[in-house]
Amino acid sequence: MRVGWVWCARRVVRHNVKAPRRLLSTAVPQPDLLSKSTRNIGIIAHIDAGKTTTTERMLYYSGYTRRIGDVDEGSTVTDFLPAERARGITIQSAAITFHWPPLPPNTQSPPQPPRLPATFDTIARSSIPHNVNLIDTPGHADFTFEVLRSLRVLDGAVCILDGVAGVEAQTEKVWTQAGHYRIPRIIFVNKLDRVGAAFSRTVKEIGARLHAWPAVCQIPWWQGGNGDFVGVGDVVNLRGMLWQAGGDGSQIRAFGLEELDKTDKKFAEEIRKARVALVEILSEHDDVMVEHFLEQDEDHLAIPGIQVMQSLRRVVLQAPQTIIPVFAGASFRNVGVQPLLDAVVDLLPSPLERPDPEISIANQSSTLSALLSSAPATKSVIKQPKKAGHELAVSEVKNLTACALAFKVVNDAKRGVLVYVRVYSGSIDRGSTLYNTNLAVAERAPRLLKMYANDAVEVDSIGAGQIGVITGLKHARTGDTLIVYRGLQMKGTPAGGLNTLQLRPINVPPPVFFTSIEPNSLSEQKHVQESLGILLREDPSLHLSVDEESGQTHLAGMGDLHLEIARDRLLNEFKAKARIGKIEIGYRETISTGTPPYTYELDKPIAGKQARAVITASVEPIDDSTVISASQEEIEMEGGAFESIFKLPDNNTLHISHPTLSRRDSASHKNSIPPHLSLPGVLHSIQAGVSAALARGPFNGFPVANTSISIALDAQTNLFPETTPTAISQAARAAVSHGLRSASSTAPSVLMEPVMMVTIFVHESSLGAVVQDISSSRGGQVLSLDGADTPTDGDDAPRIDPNLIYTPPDPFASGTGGMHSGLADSQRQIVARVPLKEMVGYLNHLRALTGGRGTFVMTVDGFERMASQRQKEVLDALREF
Ligand SMILES: Nc1nc2c(ncn2[C@@H]2O[C@H](COP(=O)(O)OP(=O)(O)OP(=O)(O)O)[C@@H](O)[C@H]2O)c(=O)[nH]1
Repeated sequence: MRVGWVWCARRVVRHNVKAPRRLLSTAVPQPDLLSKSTRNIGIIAHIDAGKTTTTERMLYYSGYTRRIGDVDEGSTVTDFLPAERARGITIQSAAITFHWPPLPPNTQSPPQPPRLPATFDTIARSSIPHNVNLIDTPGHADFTFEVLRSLRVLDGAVCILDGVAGVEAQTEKVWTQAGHYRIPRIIFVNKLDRVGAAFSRTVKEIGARLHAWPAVCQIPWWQGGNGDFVGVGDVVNLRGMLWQAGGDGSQIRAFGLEELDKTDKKFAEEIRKARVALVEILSEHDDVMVEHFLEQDEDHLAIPGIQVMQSLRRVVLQAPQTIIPVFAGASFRNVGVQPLLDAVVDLLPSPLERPDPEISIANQSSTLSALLSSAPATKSVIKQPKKAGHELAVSEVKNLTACALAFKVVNDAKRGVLVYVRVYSGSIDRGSTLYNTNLAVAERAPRLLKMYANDAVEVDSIGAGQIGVITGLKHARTGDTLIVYRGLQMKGTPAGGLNTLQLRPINVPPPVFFTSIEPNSLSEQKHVQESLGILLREDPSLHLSVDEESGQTHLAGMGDLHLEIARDRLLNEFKAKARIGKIEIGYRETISTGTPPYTYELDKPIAGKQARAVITASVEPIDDSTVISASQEEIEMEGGAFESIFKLPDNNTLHISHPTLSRRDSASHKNSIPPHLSLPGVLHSIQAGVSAALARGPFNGFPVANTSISIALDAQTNLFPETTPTAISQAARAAVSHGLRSASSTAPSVLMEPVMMVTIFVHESSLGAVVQDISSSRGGQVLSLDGADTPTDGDDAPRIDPNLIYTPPDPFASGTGGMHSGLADSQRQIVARVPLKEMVGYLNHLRALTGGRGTFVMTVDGFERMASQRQKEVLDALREF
């Protein structure tokens, strides 16, 4: 008997539905209804696990595309940058909206939010069309920052594993990061069609390396038990699902267990075994499942599928998440994607089910709801002596009508700069004035769009819980918080501390590679600068500095591939005509002695006008442990004097004492500061000048690190009617550069090199060779040598014995899923600190040492002073170019 699969039939016809524009709503949505039926999800994984391939199938089955894009042919929808298509990898995460299950073909445009039942006790969520906002994230380690940025706006994630490679290093890293954001996750084991695919081994690795209990919801269906991969066993609904071979994946046949008993008894038995294991693991973490189990006289198979699905949903939403539902498939062969989409809707949370977003406001941390309900449960994040009050004027909160995070900026050839936002409260309407709390500027939102990869539809508003795009913004950058404040004028500032409101701020890691960029001619300079400006708005992990002496612009980034892509885009996409240097390691230099205060007096024409400013500065080395938590803070010193402290990159700090001027009381500045200047403006100019001086140290021209700069600002004697912001900056730069030079000539400066925290995964048999290579040839320091089952991401991660995890047999692996089969037991993890210089090109070397099996991930652990012999070697090598 052929068992029909109701939704399958709908999906089969879905790809005939016309263009996605019809799917879009321009009606004002009912926020709660829309939020309930929305899923903001991301796809995370190791490079090449099949994220883009899976996404393409999702778009196809949801009716968004008429043909399936192919990564290898460069015809995918989501990897739409030329650099991405050329390399077959995802660089920028693309945000796309689609509906799942698809809207019926005759849906009138615009569709209304669906009528949702009061409970889902009798029907599955996936039987009602949902609005899925999908964020595709990059897998390469150089783009980790991009992943982090995406994670902040996700409500749930699908983690794709390569069924041959198993759990890979980058998966583990992104998994842990997603865990820090408490993002509920499900797993899709992909590529099960490939020779060497091992579902069982991969499931055991999930337990051992991702420190969560895998709940096997599907088992692979190998034809005849050990032939081709043809479908899956659905453990929740107790059926086999067979995909038509060679088709587009829309033809699926479902077989009940009784029918399977006749045709493939072993497979039917394995589905039963898997169901027992699933109910057992759920019962351990969900009391309601225990009740169902008892109601059904302890018959694991008698529990209805819908109750199993609901139990899975409850455990997925538990924080921390200790149970991970696991699904199976081969996207490239079009097998398994539709049930995965059902799982996204059935198991992952809506925006309304997520924890309240974290915010910081006036240097205090809180949550958005706490702020909106005017009862901020704040806790101080800064431990300073007597802090000038930034008390939040709660009464102003009622004027806050929307709060959103710009999580991605993209320069689109046709539509200009697109700013992707996630709205957290209220709604952004077309024409709203947005206040950017990171840049302290207001700008209007002229157009709002919903994105369908490289297709877009205009909408009137973007409501809470939704993801959308604003075009026409001139300033907003990736990571900026945008608020709508009732009554705000374009030149105004929101009152009551709201101008400091920031959603989930993240730290940008220090760049460790750099390259020089020089326009081919003077006439090219403007275009090169503008193009770099866009790159920086898109990607805050790129840094730009100008070397005043050589006139060269330096572009710094997180890795060599990161800079290589930036370079390609500059030359090919923006058509910038510039010479781009070699990609080099970004060393730092630091002073080893302090200097007394030095006064620089600037008195010369600037841009044809006489300008004057006086700055007194001293410099002093600081050690790594001196960390200031605030990026900018004003402190009231003993005796009522004021000091502003700025935390600058590379562990530098700037202290500006301005004894008589408080930033809170600008009215009293009238008599001390020339009327065309303001204290915030003067402080900003000093900071800009100091940063320019620190960008190029006196020793070898590298940026200066671990240095404290002190400046005494006496408004009466330092500022004049002819003082301009540029004059202040130039004077500050000259005073600090002098200080650095004199410190460096008194006691020699020292070079600092980036040191990486490297985690290497190898088979036990290669452990010795890899450890020997790291500690002897590369000068690394091995910190730990653990078995793979030792949790690395905190004490609350459970230690899981792979022997207790249920897995179906792997037909091609020895031991076929037995307790000690596969890689999980013999994987070893090496954690070491290694200078970045020694890690350049390491992957190839590791592959050679491990027969191609070893993988590694690394993050910057800090900059370390170099011993004199090593410093000499590095400097000699640098001079050779
Ligand atoms: N045999 C087989 N190959 C697959 C499958 N899924 C993906 N691939 C191939 O694996 C390679 C990588 O796939 P992608 O979809 O680009 O992987 P990705 O995870 O998006 O990679 P990045 O964007 O670089 O992070 C491509 O050559 C795909 O054709 C599968 O199910 N079976």
